Amino acid sequence: MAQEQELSVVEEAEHESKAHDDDNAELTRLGAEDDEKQQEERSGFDAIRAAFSTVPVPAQPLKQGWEIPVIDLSLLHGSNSRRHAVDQIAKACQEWGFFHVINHGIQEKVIDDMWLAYDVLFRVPPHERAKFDNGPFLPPDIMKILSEKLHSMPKFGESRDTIRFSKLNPDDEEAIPNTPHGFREPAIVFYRALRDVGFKLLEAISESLGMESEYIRRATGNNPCVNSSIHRYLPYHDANNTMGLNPHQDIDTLTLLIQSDIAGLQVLKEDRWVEVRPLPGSLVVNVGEVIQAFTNNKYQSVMHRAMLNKENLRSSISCFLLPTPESIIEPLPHLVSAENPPLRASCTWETYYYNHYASLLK
Ligand SMILES: O=C(O)CCC(=O)C(=O)O
Ligand SMILES: [Fe+2]
Repeated sequence: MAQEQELSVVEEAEHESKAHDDDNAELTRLGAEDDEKQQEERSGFDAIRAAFSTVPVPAQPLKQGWEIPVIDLSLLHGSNSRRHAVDQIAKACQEWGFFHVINHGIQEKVIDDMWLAYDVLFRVPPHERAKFDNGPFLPPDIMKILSEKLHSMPKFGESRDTIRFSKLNPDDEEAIPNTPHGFREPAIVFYRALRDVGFKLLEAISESLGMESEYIRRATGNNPCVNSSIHRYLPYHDANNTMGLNPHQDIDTLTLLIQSDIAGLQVLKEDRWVEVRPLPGSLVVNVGEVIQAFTNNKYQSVMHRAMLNKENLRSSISCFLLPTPESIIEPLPHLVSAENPPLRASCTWETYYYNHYASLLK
């Protein structure tokens, strides 16, 4: 059934791409321009990622036998078990900044359909894909400075193919592209489901901080929009020494990630890299800088990276929950004191976001 569905979607995409043959010359030219622009935007983003790697990164071998915690999300639904789950989440946020979530309630089919839709999307001609990909996360002036600086920066290997969405609102159905045909439906269902799990986690995290469960959602403007990165890491002969995604911390509120069954994601713990083993059916969740700022560093936005695999393509879909631009990013009053002063000045998310990237370009 899944295969049939894939075939019909692929046929649709092929049919659509054949329909373009008539205007071939013009489209090829436009496609090449789109492609070039996209490449420039992508390598721009990669340059930013590379700037992260100027943070000293330990070169020690992988730490064996350590695993990020696994949280059973169904425990949040029981009145007796909720407190226990909230405590587990608090411990995971404090000690790892990363955890698996199981029994999250998202049906397997919702995730399978999204993978299929992205399989198709990665195969459509560049001009179609350019329409879909609504660009980098960067503020426009940062993008401009970056493309100027890029010329003097080293070139990075093409080890990864990434599609990005920014400010995707799964409730604004018409705004979600439907090219290739059939993309919109699974995307709406998938991103709503992921966002809702994210919201449940934000509620639990708020409670773990002694606040009412709505606290973080309200403080981030109840933002319905998410950003998303869909990565395909290509197999590479020298995989052990090549990164698909440089070490970085996520700047958002909370990240939810689905990875294929090939390992590659690693997180930093006590100066050692620890592999996040694929756990079938799990979501990988990590604390973003916004929660780190709200908690005055009690909860950590932890450095992570993605390695390549020698034989296999690895894929991941990240969904980033974000504050609205006017949300104030500052520590909770009860988490600061004379002994524990605020670690950063309070500002809006818009300013935080801008300064974050601007500082990397200095
Ligand atoms: O591909 C992965 O496992 C990690 C992706 C990631 O960290 C990101 O997109 O920010
Ligand atoms: Fe990340």
